[in-house]
Amino acid sequence: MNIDITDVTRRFGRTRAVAGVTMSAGPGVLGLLGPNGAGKTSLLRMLATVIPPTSGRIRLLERDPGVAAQRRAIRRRLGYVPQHLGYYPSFTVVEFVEYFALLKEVPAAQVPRAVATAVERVGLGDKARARMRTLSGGMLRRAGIAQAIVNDPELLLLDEPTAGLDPEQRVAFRGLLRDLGQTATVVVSTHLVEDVGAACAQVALMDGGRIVFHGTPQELTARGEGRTAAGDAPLERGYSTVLAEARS
Ligand SMILES: Nc1ncnc2c1ncn2[C@@H]1O[C@H](COP(=O)(O)OP(=O)(O)OP(=O)(O)O)[C@@H](O)[C@H]1O
Repeated sequence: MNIDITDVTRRFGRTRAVAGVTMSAGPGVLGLLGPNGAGKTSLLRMLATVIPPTSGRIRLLERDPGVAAQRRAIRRRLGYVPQHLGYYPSFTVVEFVEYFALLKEVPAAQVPRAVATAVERVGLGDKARARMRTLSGGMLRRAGIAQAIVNDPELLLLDEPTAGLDPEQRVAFRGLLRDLGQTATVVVSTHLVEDVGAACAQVALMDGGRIVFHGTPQELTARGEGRTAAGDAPLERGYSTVLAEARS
């Protein structure tokens, strides 16, 4: 299993952002849904080895991220798109993606090709030489996705990657997700149920730091059938039903 976590918690002072999560995931796309503050970002940051858990056991790509040498091996094979992307405004798109390729220790001889492929895959080929400060919000999102996939990651974590993308780009991006999910474990947090329906084989729903549902999108939809739960789409009604039951 590429992700194997047991009873993981993460506290920030008195807040328990993640409250005892156990889950495992192999290759494929897993959608992570949940209301604001549910703990999605905190969980993704632990899976990205950005923050350690307060307690519990995390194994990623059959390694222990708590051990420095193993953490480094995980990071070489990991891609992460954080919610807020930091970048040097004067870097070009190519320089930005190249910088991450070097951080991830992609062999120097492979870097130019890996960068060009990643930039093309997110549809930024015609902006490759543009400076980051001149990109639109949606283009910046795509540059963020390019840096995450430049090392052909086996574990790819994306925090609301479709926020700010126009409909055409969202459709293209879901295709890319399905593609990547053929070989990699992809976890994508999103507020858009269309992303889940179109791109994810599995969906986990978080609330109050816990996973209150884990199954297929069809199973989540089925939970809302015949219910009066709020939602315009069948999947949204499943989502609302599960949340209402978890809170009752
Ligand atoms: N660095 C931090 N310091 C203090 N509290 C934090 C920190 N990060 C997250 N929290 C708290 O932990 C809880 C979970 O936050 P998190 O960002 O993980 O949720 P989320 O599901 O990603 O939300 P959203 O959908 O709004 O992005 C919230 O109560 C939040 O205020």
